[in-house]
Amino acid sequence: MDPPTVPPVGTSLFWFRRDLRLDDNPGLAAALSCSQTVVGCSKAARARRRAGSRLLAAPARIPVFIWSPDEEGEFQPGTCSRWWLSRSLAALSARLASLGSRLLVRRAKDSLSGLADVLADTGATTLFFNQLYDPISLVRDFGLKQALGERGVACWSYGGDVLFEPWEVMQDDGQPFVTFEAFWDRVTNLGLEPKFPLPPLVSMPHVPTGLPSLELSELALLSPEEDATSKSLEQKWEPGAQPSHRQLEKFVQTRLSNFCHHKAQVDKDSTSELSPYIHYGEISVRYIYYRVKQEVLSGKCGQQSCNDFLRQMGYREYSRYISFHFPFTHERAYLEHLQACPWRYDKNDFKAWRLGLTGYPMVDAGMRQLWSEGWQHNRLRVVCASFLVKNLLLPWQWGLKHFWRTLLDADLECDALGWQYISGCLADAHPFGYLMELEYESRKFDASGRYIRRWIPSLARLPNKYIHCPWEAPAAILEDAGVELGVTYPHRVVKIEAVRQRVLNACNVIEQNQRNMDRGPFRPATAPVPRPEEATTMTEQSDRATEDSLEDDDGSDMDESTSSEESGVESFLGSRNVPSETAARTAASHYTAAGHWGTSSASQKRRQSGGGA
Ligand SMILES: Cc1cc2nc3c(=O)[nH]c(=O)nc-3n(C[C@H](O)[C@H](O)[C@H](O)COP(=O)(O)OP(=O)(O)OC[C@H]3O[C@@H](n4cnc5c(N)ncnc54)[C@H](O)[C@@H]3O)c2cc1C
Repeated sequence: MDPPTVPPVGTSLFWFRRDLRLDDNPGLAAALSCSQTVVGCSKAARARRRAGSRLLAAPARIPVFIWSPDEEGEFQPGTCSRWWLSRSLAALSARLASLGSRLLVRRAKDSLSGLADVLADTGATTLFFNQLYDPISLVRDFGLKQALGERGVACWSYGGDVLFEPWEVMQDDGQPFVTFEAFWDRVTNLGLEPKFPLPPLVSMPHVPTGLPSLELSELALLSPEEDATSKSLEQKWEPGAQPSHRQLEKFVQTRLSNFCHHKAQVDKDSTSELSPYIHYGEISVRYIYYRVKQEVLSGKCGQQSCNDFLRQMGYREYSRYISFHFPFTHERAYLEHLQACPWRYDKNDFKAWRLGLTGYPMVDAGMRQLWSEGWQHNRLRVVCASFLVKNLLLPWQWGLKHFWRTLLDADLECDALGWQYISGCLADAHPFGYLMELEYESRKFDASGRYIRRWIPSLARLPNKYIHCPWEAPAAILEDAGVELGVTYPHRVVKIEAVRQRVLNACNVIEQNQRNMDRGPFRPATAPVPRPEEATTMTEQSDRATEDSLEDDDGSDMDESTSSEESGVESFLGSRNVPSETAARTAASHYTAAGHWGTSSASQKRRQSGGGA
């Protein structure tokens, strides 16, 4: 992807978000590479520059981080995620200092007011940042670009979070793909490689010392109690860009070549464990892509393992894609008829699941690890999520929220994709009636019972034959193992016969709702917007986006938001304050419209030739 050519600018800010790295950071690189000559611009910008010149002797490049959790609405990061962020910011700040720069840190009600303060303090006239694709960020960034544009601040955003932008991989008819296979097939046959990573930075411009900034400790990312109880995370994890590269190397050297055989094993270190690093952007996905490919080219890793690993990365890519084109999937089923599911809303069962007290060892071990370490292997996420949705018939949104609050790598797009798949809500998911064989999964992926023994010590003395199903163990064996069901380990919250009946009933209700309707998706994708002929000013772009939003809002189904499913979730989890789907679609169409805000030359050519991706 060719970055847009930025006209010469005076003092500029680079806004760090989920891209806490200096290497292969396109937005940062653009901020550093554009010339510092001051050119003619609006009256407001000239006034801003004059104010800044009182503070700064020369135009500067200022890295800034704004902590404004309130604007994330109900998706404020949980304790483990904030623990990671606090350590990652410390690492970033130290790295910037070692290269001659300084991270300006602010706390604010929202990003706009935080940035406005820094802009006022520095007289900066330009803001650079990398794009995010979850609906909350889409709406915020769109509003922010408009508001700052009106104040004469130019905003430039770049694609630094994905291999290809979501609007670059489209079907021939211009609509987004709705199955992973078709999406990934197109990505791998685009005839284009992702852009090669940018070279590492060796120095950064000086940031004047007089500019006010909070100490990282003053941000209070964690309360003292949270900080104290998160100490154990330090034993396993080391956040930061440099550790992320070490982790990648460790994976490439020791696990990658066997990835195709071992990736689903939960009782050993089988996967990369890179997800928290990737979530906070400490390592670039393009760098990972090329590093893994290099192993194949050098003959150190087979093609199958490489393909399998990149496919996992492809799921992450797809999560951004789905979130961008269908910006409601963190809340509602993609296949609309699934919204008719007669959920049970049983808080006691939800509690048993959260605490790892369901009586199913694999599920309980997984949930205890999640609570303790903020981490689970993908297979365990699948097993635990499936148990909540199918066995307990509890709404998947409850599970999504719990994962969001507890995971170290909590990532709204990946979380939503995972839960939509498990719940049969996607076009290529198993149908809702599909039930996972829990005992079979447990024996297959934790054959020795090592994982269960680690997380449920009270079952440790059970022989392998019964560790996956203690309810089948004869009384004498339970006694020998010191297990007293209902006392040292719970009875099953629900038996499999009851589960089958529940799921069957639910399928009947869902099917009735589906009758006489074509198969989904029933919501339109992001409307394709013609690319403007040439780059436009900030205000012109805002105007166009507003018009687009009116066209986009067909007034049909966008606002019919209250299903039985949602009202149940709301009553349990409190009111929603996430942006509306319409607002997210407007913001998304703005990206597709704004050709020079990250649209690649390749996709431009494709669009000009009238073809799909
Ligand atoms: C219900 C559910 C919820 C999930 N929630 C999250 C979440 O909040 N954050 C998160 O990062 N992942 C989530 N995942 C995806 C996946 O479980 C994790 O990314 C993976 O377990 C991380 O381990 P790893 O880094 O060792 O993965 P590896 O297998 O080494 O894969 C490498 C990278 O590919 C990406 N990836 C792998 N599998 C998936 C997948 N199924 N979906 C999307 N991306 C994937 C991740 O960035 C991962 O770091 C969820 C999956 C499910 C089923």
